[in-house]
Amino acid sequence: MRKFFAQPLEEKRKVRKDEKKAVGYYDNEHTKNVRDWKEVFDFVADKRILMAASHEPEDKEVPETFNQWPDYPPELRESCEEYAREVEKLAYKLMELIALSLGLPASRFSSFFEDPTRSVRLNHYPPCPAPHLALGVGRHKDVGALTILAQDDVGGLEVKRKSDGEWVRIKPTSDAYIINVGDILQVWSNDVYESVEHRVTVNSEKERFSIPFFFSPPHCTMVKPLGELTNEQNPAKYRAYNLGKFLATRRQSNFKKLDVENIQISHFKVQELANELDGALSINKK
Ligand SMILES: O=C(O)CCC(=O)C(=O)O
Ligand SMILES: [Fe+2]
Repeated sequence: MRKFFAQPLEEKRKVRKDEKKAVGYYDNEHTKNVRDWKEVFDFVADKRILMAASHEPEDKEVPETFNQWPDYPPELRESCEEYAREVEKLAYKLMELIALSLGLPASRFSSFFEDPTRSVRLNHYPPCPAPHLALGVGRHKDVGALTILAQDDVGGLEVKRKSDGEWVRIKPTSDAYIINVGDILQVWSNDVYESVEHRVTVNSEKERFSIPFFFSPPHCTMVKPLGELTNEQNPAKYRAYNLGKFLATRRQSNFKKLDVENIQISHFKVQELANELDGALSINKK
């Protein structure tokens, strides 16, 4: 990983990802329309990548793309593939434990993960001359079900504490992973689990590396609260949404700066809809 990122930009750009090629090298990502101080290399643990071509509901096209492996270092592909195979086992185990913690059978989530989306990102955050003016990754929540994150000993990841909105530093612990709950698990569990907001700060001296493994159901999944966790007293807090279309909408903002906030699961919250409707009705009444 270090060897790959240490190469000149022209070399890395030979495996560049763009609006057609879903994975590869990328050094111009935006989080919430602000450019991140990082470069990344993305790959998936599958032979092919299926992604909705666009966010348009009528567009049923799901083109295939493939991993792009660099020539150098030659061992990168093998190491990445082996890493993904091993971490995946942990992801399945964690989903079983989460199901049990919700009072459900351990296998409750297995049908969602028969053909999962497993994508891995190699993150490189170079030292930044003005660390107070930039973020390695702007504040965001992960969109998948679970993220299993490996980080080196430099530090920089911060999580937003809900009680007071303060950013709390996650100290690196050697040989330990950080597990992030993602948006999908928040919706499935009807808010029992909450997707955590996080960001990455940078520093002026040390570069930092991290490797998140993102675990999600396939793109065609309709994400909605599990029936067993909702009833009349505790109704579903979200409307169902199509994962592929959600991600395609989000992806638009990765490549360009948009004027609008990008799509969030809160847009599917039933309560928000009710509030919006209330607002609209009261405006009409005036
Ligand atoms: O580098 C990190 O610690 C976290 C990166 C991250 O949040 C992401 O890539 O989604
Ligand atoms: Fe993240």
